Amino acid sequence: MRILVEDISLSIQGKPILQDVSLDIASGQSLALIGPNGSGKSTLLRVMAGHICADQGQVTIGKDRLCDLSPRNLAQRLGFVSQEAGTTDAIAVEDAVKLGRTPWLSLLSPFRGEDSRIVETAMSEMAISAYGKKQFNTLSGGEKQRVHIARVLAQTPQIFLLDEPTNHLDIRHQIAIIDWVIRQKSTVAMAVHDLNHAFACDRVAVLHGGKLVAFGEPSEVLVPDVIETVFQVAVHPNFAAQLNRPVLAFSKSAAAQ
Ligand SMILES: Nc1ncnc2c1ncn2[C@@H]1O[C@H](COP(=O)(O)OP(=O)(O)OP(=O)(O)O)[C@@H](O)[C@H]1O
Repeated sequence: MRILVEDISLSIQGKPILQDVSLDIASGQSLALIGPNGSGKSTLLRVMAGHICADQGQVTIGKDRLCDLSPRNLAQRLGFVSQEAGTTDAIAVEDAVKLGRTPWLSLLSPFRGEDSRIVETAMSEMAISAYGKKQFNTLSGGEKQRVHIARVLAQTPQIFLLDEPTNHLDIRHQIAIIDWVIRQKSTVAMAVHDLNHAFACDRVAVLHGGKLVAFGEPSEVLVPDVIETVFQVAVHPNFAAQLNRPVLAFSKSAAAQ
């Protein structure tokens, strides 16, 4: 499902946070959203998820404007893993993942075998099947992160919005998430800090001071000129034959020394 972001602007307490941001993510494409701390990545994802309203502009999901969709309808189409996702409630892991099915359930359509199968698949995909009976609040940060992603997988949306999904994860699980993004047939937009992970996506968008300063294929955007200007570091690309793409290393910018 396509997600179209048109001319989004948002100020908070008089401070511009997003300024005229437009993005077009085709159905089935993946987008990496990168930018320095405070550049507006989480805010943009929250606007795209309908969690906060922009002052100007609109977001269209498929053929419908976000603001025309009911919360239930929106949750059937779009799943969001936010950075602050969390609960201190005593809840078993499998029950937390089952919550992902909520938008599809009703009195006439209770939790069925098919829902159980979807929940099991989501837990298996995030390698948390062994923790099903454990209490969520006893898990490590990385395990909790995988439960949040499994809950959104169980939601079976056509659009996934993920705010730093590799946060807290060890390198094996980071690679597993990136591999999952590559295999997705759904549309994915994810904020990432590891610029090497951004190479896995079809498109990369760069936010700087709330403005979109670059948008295109990874090979066009993840280049020293762009990254050095935006992040104020020196970039050293090395071609990794095994990955068939550059791997970026970084050092302090000469200008900052
Ligand atoms: N509720 C709020 N009230 C005031 N300022 C806010 C609020 N939410 C976000 N901001 C400000 O908006 C700017 C963008 O924040 P945002 O969290 O979107 O950035 P980010 O690119 O996701 O940052 P990070 O990489 O550190 O996660 C920051 O300056 C932040 O302080």
